Amino acid sequence: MPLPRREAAPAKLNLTLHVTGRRPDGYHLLDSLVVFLELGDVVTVTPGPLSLSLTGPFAQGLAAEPNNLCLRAARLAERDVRITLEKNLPVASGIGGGSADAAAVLRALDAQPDRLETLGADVPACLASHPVRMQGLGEILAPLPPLPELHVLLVNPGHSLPTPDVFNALERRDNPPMPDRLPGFPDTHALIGFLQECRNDLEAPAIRLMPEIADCLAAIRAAGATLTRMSGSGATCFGLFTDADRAKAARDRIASAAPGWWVAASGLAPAKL
Ligand SMILES: C[C@](O)(CO)[C@H](O)COP(=O)(O)OP(=O)(O)OC[C@H]1O[C@@H](n2ccc(N)nc2=O)[C@H](O)[C@@H]1O
Ligand SMILES: Nc1ncnc2c1ncn2[C@@H]1O[C@H](COP(=O)(O)OP(=O)(O)OP(=O)(O)O)[C@@H](O)[C@H]1O
Repeated sequence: MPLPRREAAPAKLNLTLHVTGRRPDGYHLLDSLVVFLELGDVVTVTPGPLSLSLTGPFAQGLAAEPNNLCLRAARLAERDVRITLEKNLPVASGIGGGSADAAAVLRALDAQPDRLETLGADVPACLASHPVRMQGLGEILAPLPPLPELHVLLVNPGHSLPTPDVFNALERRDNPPMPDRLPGFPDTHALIGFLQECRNDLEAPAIRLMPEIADCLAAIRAAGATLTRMSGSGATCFGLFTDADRAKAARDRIASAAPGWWVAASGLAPAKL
């Protein structure tokens, strides 16, 4: 497709995140159910030279970043393009913002360069941006069957949490994976029932590093979520609701009680971007 092109960069949500081992090079083996949200950043790509402009509520957090993942993605694809990034997602927050942005640039360029994963473990999943089971370091992807409707509340305590610190703080690195064969998810009740049997193994170490994460989880639980968990390496936490109005009411309640927190409500991204 010709440029200019505007591409959504949907937020990534780890509904589960089991850490099942560690390789000699220090990278961890994962088993994770990953979905994507309507909410996200937006990248616009126009013909070159290579440059990046930042807009949006979290642009400031990236102003000092010399090697933005959008630019790294364009360089990997060997394309000189002007990129505008509308940064709506908090930076280093466990919902894949940088990986989603890099993947959106590659989609806009119709590029699938080799060594994609060098941009970030989540980039292959973000390139697909549909629900997947993600294993290995993030490169083994199996599509999930169509999922029932989910309404997601996101709460971030307003501070970034670097991913390596959280992996380093893990006490156990050989936790059990999800079952080999996943059950069907005919409705939201069945999906949430399955998720309740699963975990995010990075949640406990992240809380040790940033105790405010436990306050976010408690607030989401008190607001009536059916399932409450942290995404990725944090610090963003999520609650699942069975209807959009309840998720929005919870968002409004938490936002007014904790003005320093970032709070949002979202549905899942459409099946085909
Ligand atoms: C935790 C997740 O968010 C789950 O979706 C991702 O695996 C992290 O993905 P990402 O932010 O794209 O991560 P990267 O930028 O590739 O890696 C950041 C750091 O996280 C640690 N890391 C990441 C992925 C992985 N499978 N094992 C790791 O140990 C490494 O210390 C690495 O240096
Ligand atoms: N476009 C970008 N958006 C966000 N972070 C970026 C970007 N480009 C580079 N970075 C750097 O990457 C780091 C990780 O940011 P990102 O928002 O992707 O983390 P995350 O949400 O924790 O991701 P994940 O869930 O994949 O671990 C940041 O500390 C930031 O310095």
